[in-house]
Amino acid sequence: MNAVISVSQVKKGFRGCDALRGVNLEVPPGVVFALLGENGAGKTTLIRILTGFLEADSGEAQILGMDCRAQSLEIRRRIGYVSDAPALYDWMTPERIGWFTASFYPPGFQARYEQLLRQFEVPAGRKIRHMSKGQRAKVALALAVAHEPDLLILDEPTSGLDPLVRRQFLESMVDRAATGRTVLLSSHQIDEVERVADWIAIMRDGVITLVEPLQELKEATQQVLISLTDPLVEFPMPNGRILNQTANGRQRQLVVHRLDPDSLQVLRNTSGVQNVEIRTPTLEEIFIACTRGDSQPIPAEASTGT
Ligand SMILES: Nc1ncnc2c1ncn2[C@@H]1O[C@H](COP(=O)(O)OP(=O)(O)OP(=O)(O)O)[C@@H](O)[C@H]1O
Repeated sequence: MNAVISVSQVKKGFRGCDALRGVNLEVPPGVVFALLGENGAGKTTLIRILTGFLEADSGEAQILGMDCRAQSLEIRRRIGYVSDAPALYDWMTPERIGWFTASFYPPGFQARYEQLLRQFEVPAGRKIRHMSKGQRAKVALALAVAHEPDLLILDEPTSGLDPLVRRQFLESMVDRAATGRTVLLSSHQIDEVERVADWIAIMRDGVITLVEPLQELKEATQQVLISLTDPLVEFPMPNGRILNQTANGRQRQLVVHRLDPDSLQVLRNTSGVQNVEIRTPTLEEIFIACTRGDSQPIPAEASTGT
């Protein structure tokens, strides 16, 4: 199946800052794909390159088979995008904005937009400047999806929204993925991502350090709790990708992706190793291990979602 988003070795620097240091990413169709990362990891920069608002210094980025640099206008017609701070003309009413925006899209836009406003219970005749943050976010979402895009890109869509509005947003995303459309969602909200995402990519310091279907990621990642007889005991590291390791006296804690069971047995039989326990980490613990630990960027050929 063709990837909806395909990014290869994308780099972007600003003065004194390497925001993206070689991003590789493939997003398959029909999924809710979450891009997670701490502040400054590079999520917005990547999204701005995908949507044609920024040019990469090097590398290739494609959406729906089109080049993000050369075909950005066509891409913007085909996708929906809600930024972390949607810009709406605040002297207009949602009704007026819908009428104005409809002129850029094929027939049918306005009817679908008005139907979405009713569904979101937005007061369509009130000026944007008199609306709450949640109401504005709903207008931005209705504008972004009324042309029925194949790909919807949302940058921190629920920050600052109340739980009810957040739930409406999230449910509408899952509904979209269920109809074969794709949603790329950037977020810090691990709990809500865990409820809606099919795929997870974790970004750190301008690179993707982990990308996998959420369910597989949870099944393939384990916490190894090791008790030693003495803090100075040396032991063989189990095989697998060590995402993070911490030490506290005689205790060691590892977060390991694709842990090899044979090497765990070797660890258990090592003299000075008193006890080895295995736990399943939460997504939040995996995220923290990836963003605070010493996990390295994944190789390009492994960062594929197709
Ligand atoms: N226009 C710019 N000029 C200079 N530096 C920038 C610019 N835009 C982004 N950066 C820097 O690039 C890095 C990545 O920023 P980016 O906004 O992509 O991160 P993010 O993951 O979206 O963060 P957040 O979750 O806080 O929104 C940061 O160090 C940021 O300061």
